[in-house]
Amino acid sequence: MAAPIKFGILTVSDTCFNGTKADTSGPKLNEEIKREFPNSQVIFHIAPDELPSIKECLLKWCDYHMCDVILTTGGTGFSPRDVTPEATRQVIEKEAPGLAYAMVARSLAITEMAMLSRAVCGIRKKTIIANLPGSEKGAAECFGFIKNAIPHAVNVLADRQDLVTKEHVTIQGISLEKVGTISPSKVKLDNVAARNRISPYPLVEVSKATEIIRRECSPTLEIEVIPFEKSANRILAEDVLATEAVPPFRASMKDGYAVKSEDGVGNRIVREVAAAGDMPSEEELKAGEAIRISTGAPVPPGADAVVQVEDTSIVETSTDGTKELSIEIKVAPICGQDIRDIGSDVKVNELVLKKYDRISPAHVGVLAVLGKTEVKVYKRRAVGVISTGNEIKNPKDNVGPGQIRDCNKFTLLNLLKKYYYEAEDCGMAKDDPDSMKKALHAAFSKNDVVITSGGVSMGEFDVLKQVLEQDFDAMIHFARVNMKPGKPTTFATCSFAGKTKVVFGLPGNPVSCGVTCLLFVIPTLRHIERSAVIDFPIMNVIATALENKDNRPEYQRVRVYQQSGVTTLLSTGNQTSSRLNSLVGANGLALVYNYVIPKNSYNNSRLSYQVMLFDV
Ligand SMILES: Nc1nc2c(c(=O)[nH]1)N[C@H]1C(S)=C(S)[C@@H](COP(=O)(O)OP(=O)(O)OC[C@H]3O[C@@H](n4cnc5c(N)ncnc54)[C@H](O)[C@@H]3O)O[C@H]1N2
Ligand code: MOO
Ligand SMILES: [Mg+2]
Repeated sequence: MAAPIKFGILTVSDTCFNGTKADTSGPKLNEEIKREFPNSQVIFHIAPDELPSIKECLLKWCDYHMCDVILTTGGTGFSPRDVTPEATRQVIEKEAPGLAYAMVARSLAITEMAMLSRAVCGIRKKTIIANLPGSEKGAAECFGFIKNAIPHAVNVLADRQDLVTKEHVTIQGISLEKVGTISPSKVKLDNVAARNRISPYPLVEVSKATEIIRRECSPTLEIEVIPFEKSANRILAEDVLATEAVPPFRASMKDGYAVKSEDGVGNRIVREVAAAGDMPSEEELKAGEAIRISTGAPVPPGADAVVQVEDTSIVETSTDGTKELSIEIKVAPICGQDIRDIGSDVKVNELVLKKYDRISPAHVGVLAVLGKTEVKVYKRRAVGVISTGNEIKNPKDNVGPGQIRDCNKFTLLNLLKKYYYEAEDCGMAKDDPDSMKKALHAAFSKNDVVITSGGVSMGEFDVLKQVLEQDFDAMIHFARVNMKPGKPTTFATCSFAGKTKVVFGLPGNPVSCGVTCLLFVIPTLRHIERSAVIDFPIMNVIATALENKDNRPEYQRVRVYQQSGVTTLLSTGNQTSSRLNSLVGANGLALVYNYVIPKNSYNNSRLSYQVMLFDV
């Protein structure tokens, strides 16, 4: 889920509004936006060429929907009803003439008629509004002329200092290292007055954080051979080809009689019995004969159909009445009926299991069918989990005043288990550097990936980063992410006993810890293990607007469900980072951008949300 820009596309046209003409410019702009900014969110509206209607939509999108960019298309020309620039002017607080100029200047190179544009561009609060021409071609061209400036303009308006600095650095051609955006916190606990008051770590977007993690964590190269019956949930390190056909002989699909179809209906002499497990008969079936056969038994040579017992009747029995001598076939058999041909389930040399597949229970069954008793899988990294904090107690111990029970470790261990990773409980660390160092040392001795919770924010006792840098010479790749919950999420690597160790310093708040485990840790373990599927599925769900009063994109816990055949979602309630119950019953994380439900107004807006689906 990349750093997204929220766009509004407002088509202004009487004919599109009253339905006499299809709107093609709005969809075209949407197409262009999705190509240039694949993670963007787009909302749409069609307004008539009426100033109040245009103005109402612009105000709503700026003030309530908090769009980053609104593109209008239409109503910018000389015709008497063209009033989009007038409506825009009544909404904006500052003009942005450079954008309008860029569009006119570059359009003039295409058509002289560009001089007739009266487009207005400007800013209201944190929203950029740009009037584009009404024609599909003109709108797309003009969007193309301004698109490169949009991300920087949005970052400046949103006050994303780190991204703005980065862009300035790029524009000025200075390397980021020289600017020194990351400076480790070297403050000692005995000198609290000298601590950082502003975090020295830049705030990175979730997409950037993911990119950094993927860059730092290489997929494993190590393979091991394990017994097939223990292989469930591991990642296959080989393609598995069938060495034999399934079924290996022509097998009956019914309990009944093997016959020659050309004999049609009528009486048959019952020759012998073919039961499942019997050696295939070598004797050819003759015309007028039938062989009693059971499901799964080899069909004798010469038979080309099986007739189920229900479609037959007894004609003649042995004198004691116990044996069938002849029967009547009552329904004409069709050639091939109820026979599984050799290799009809699996052919020899067929690719049955693919490298990088996660071995499912059915896969294990297929391995058994094929007699593949050992299988190559990718080795897993050992994972350890540590809880930190002076106030944190083991749930089985007495909890004194000011203390709370550890829940993060149990959520983490079980969340990992749910997604097939067994992790080691590496105990607890106190909020002091020595205790943290000891716990990390013990965890690194046995594990490659260490997950901690707590102690990563701005508190004087939040010592994880300091200990990682000073005692383990770790590289902190990021320590603040533009997300809610999970802002202080920290990711570091270090070398320990000649091996690279990966550290996820998750925030202490229980929801922040669970959500960041889902968003960052589990996909990373899958990436390291070379799983073909790394990310959780994401789907778009339209639902009643969710409120997010924070500027950070929020991963709200929701329940996605079907209602009258339509997929929608329901919030799990209070979304505060400490309320672990917001994760209980959730099966999705809906990405919600800053949106405040208007006061004294009925929340009837419906918006489309990107929802990451999971199962806890
Ligand atoms: N000055 C600032 N303060 C805070 C900021 C900030 O940017 N500036 N960020 C806030 C955010 S956002 C979060 S999230 C938390 C993260 O804090 P830490 O990772 O440092 O975690 P702690 O301070 O140790 O604990 C936070 C909270 O969670 C409880 N906790 C911790 N571990 C567990 C556990 N294993 N089981 C249950 N509960 C746990 C702890 O008692 C605290 O209540 O920082 C904000 N502060
Ligand atoms: O980001 Mo914190 O994780 O809001 O609670
Ligand atoms: Mg803290």
